[in-house]
Amino acid sequence: MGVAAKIAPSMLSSDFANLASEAQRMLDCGADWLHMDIMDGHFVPNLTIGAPVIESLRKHTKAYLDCHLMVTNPLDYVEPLGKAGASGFTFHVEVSRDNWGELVQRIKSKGMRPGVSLKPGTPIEEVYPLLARLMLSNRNMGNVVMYEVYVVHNLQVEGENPVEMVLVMTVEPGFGGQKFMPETMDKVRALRKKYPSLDIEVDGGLGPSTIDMAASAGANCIVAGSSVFGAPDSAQVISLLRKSVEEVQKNN
Ligand SMILES: O=C(CO)[C@H](O)[C@H](O)COP(=O)(O)O
Ligand SMILES: [Fe+2]
Repeated sequence: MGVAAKIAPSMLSSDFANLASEAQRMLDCGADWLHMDIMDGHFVPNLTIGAPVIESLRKHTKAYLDCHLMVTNPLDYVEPLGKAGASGFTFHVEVSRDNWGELVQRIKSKGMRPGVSLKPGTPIEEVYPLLARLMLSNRNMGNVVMYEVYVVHNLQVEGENPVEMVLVMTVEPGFGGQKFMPETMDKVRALRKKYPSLDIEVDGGLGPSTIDMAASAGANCIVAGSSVFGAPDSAQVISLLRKSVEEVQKNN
């Protein structure tokens, strides 16, 4: 039994002028999450939406809003996105090497689910520290108390600052409609081997012709923009993506 499949249409490919009805259409087509691409025109050469749009959309839907922050200063977005009603807050490791601990704590304190993303050229090892849980134990040895800190990987224990999802970018972030990069699958495979129950999301160029590569590597959260919105039957594509993930899991 694997980790539940989540199909998340990327609203970047929707008609932004009709965002609420486009979101409802995707949910009616079987989407689990709505993927919201937030870009600042600095971390990536494109500018999209921010907290005001999330706030407007939240008034029309109770759906899980899976926010992907392609921004240079994710910390600045935590408070506004929390207030706006974002569900997941996935920041990029490339801009959070020095403050991910604080970032994760703030995301959680605003009731959002933290995730970390990495660009195609960033090694997977960079996210491992964000998946380790710190355990503190004390041992009383007569009149001396010894404190030991353990770094525990992939155990369901109380700990500090774990992220709950890793988003492996399968294109260079910035634009929809790009070509899937198969070489990124090595990272998904390595992650799945180490963390059997982690949510692993893939984003960029996913569709009927690439889903099997991602699913067999171990991805369970699938973002798809152009392949879903560009299809004559979006529900059929969403169902096909889900079946590919479930099929691989059944055979494992
Ligand atoms: O994060 C993204 C781009 O940076 C988008 O989520 C992604 O590109 C989805 O679009 P498509 O499925 O068309 O590639
Ligand atoms: Fe995205």
